[in-house]
Amino acid sequence: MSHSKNSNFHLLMFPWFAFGHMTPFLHLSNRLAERGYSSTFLLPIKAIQHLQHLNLYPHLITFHPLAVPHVEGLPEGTQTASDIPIQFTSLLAAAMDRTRDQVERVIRDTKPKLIIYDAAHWVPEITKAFGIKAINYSVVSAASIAIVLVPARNVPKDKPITEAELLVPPTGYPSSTVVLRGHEVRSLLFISQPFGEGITFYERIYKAMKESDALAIRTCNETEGKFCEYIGSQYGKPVFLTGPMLPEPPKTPLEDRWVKWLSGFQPGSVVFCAFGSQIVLEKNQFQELVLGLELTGLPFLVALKPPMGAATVEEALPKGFEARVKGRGVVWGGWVQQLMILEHPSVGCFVSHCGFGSMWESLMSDCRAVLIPHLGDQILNTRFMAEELKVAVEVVRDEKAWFSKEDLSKSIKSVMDKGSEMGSMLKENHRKWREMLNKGLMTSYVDKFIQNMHELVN
Ligand SMILES: O=c1ccn([C@@H]2O[C@H](COP(=O)(O)OP(=O)(O)O[C@H]3OC[C@@H](O)[C@H](O)[C@H]3O)[C@@H](O)[C@H]2O)c(=O)[nH]1
Repeated sequence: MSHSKNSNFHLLMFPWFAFGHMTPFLHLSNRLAERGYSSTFLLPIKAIQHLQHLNLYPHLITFHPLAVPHVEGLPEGTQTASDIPIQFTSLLAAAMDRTRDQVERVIRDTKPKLIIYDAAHWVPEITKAFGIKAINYSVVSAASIAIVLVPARNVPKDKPITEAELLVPPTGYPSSTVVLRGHEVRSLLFISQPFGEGITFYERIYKAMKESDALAIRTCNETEGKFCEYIGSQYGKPVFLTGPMLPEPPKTPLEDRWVKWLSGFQPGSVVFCAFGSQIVLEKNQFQELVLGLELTGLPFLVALKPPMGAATVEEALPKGFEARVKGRGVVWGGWVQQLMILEHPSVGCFVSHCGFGSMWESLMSDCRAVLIPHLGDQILNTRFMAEELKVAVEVVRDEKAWFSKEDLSKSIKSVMDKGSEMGSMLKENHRKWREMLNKGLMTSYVDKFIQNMHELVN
């Protein structure tokens, strides 16, 4: 499709003020710009400088700065979720709500054909008045929406939801395995807590979805079709899928130090472990993790933040550990290029927390997957990978959420040992999924999404 053909179709993008939301919205803008669609992208002023380099079509994607108003109690200068500890997020939502006048002005000035938004539940009130369509775009897995954010969930209006209530999936929920068990539901209690002034998280997202003209989800039919169907039927809305909206692979090559280190090992023999951008382990669990890797006898590279109370990873390592694993194990306290490491021929196993990004990177890679999830959506992603797709193993945790070095080592060995039945089964399933979820399929999702947008506005 040529640029000129789509130049009348202007979009407005308005993601929640957190990088985990702004970034996939921007990937979507990029994919649409690739086909000639222009967009105005609403962002807190400070976020613009961080995202500029990800705007691949600056002549078509215009960043529009929003001044984030100060809300009492919110630390001075807060603009995005990464500026604040999690307990302040409700105040940031209140601040987002107070940008409504600015958003309305942009709509009046730019006259978009449609708006793609997520957490600002009041967007449809504006779009209805202007006769513009609004698509609510969820950037987390469909399963994590389907289990908590549907009308059948019946969140009590006048009191907080309980763990017992959360343990029961909503009526009609389409899976008996992609569920939270026991203490795991605690990470969902937040849904009935305030998220903005006078509104809970559940009420906000429910309204944002219910009042939209269509729902969009960052997933594929092949993997999460039944969850998407369920969400659509719960809300009585069309559901458009964008595919996982992964970033373009970076053009910078893997750092030399890792190229050198990794090339000292046999193909497929190294275990790589990383837990995303947020997780900080308790010190004793951090030690158990590295000891578990030591126990496997395999070469390993761990990239984790220093655990709680430690300034560096080195000071938190168990006694004698460094000397014992010298030459075959590295624990690194900084950022590494995960995608490139997963692609390195020496790397054969990925131990991850199964955050949304890591889940897809793991699925698309050739590495065996061992999963240790920490929070709600990571746990659901893990169950999905281990029990629905059957491409990964989940490390056992006890009732106190503790995993032992023995169990970790056992899980890694069960997928890495040559001749392991479990390993061969997962490998074969993984191969099938990797082949199916290819680049062509991802492109077809963008094409279909564009068709859906056109049908919606016509
Ligand atoms: O050292 C690192 C660590 C991570 N990464 C990259 O950082 C990204 C991490 O994203 P993930 O979605 O996996 O994990 P995060 O924990 O950062 O995400 C957060 O948002 C997505 C949710 O599913 C998670 O629950 C939440 O924690 C991946 O693309 C990964 O390749 C690195 O490149 N290097």
